[in-house]
Amino acid sequence: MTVAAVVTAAGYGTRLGSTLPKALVPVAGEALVVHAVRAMLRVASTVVVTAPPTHLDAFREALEGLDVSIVAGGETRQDSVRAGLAALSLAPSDIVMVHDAARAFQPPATMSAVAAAVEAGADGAIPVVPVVDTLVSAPGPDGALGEPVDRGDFRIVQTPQAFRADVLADAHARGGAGATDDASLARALGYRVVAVEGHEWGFKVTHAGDLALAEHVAVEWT
Ligand SMILES: Nc1ccn([C@@H]2O[C@H](COP(=O)(O)OP(=O)(O)OP(=O)(O)O)[C@@H](O)[C@H]2O)c(=O)n1
Ligand SMILES: C[C@](O)(CO)[C@H](O)COP(=O)(O)O
Repeated sequence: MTVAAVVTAAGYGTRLGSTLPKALVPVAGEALVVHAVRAMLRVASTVVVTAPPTHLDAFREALEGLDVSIVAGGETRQDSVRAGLAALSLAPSDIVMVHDAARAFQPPATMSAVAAAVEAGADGAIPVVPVVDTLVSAPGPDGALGEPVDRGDFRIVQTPQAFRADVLADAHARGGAGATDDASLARALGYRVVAVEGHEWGFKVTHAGDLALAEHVAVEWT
């Protein structure tokens, strides 16, 4: 089984509020993208990283010594995934994963699990975790509390998301704009995307407070 990966790292992380692009922000002494790529190289034989066009040299420096290609990402995550896919040479039946550098501490076991689900016959596979909080619908304009929603009906989506290469290429060729992840594109076209168990360490560094958790997890992570 050939497994390749695109690690998306071309976002600037506006919600994080750092002067550096988010993937270059150090956690436990190394950039987030380095943690993410090192884990991915345990599972994928070819890895392409999308970087902000303004910071290609900084990414080359950060990733020096790791066996990856670096390409300029696009305006949106979808554009970046397409740029990463264009840099890979894939057979239709190969497996390709798309992973956020911002989810730098997703354990390799989760990566292997999504790849294995595709190898077993799914068109795509993504890690999900249960919702741990009580949920309600958004309040109305008057601020009145929305209806309670059964949290058991929902899951939180993580990465890496794995696909047969022809499926992901088709999803990005024909999929609409606005999807926040690759699975939504594939599913909208009728492909069978399955859910596998994600991991709490697969959380996304989005806001500044997430960095404290990342520092903690980085110490535990092996
Ligand atoms: N044009 C983009 C936008 C995002 N990403 C990557 O997609 C992942 C998930 O995106 P998100 O966490 O939403 O990152 P940002 O877009 O950087 O964050 P923000 O929305 O706060 O600016 C990140 O690893 C990010 O680097 C990308 O490769 N190209
Ligand atoms: C693919 C993804 O990680 C799904 O959670 C995606 O990057 C999410 O981006 P978001 O818009 O910040 O949820």
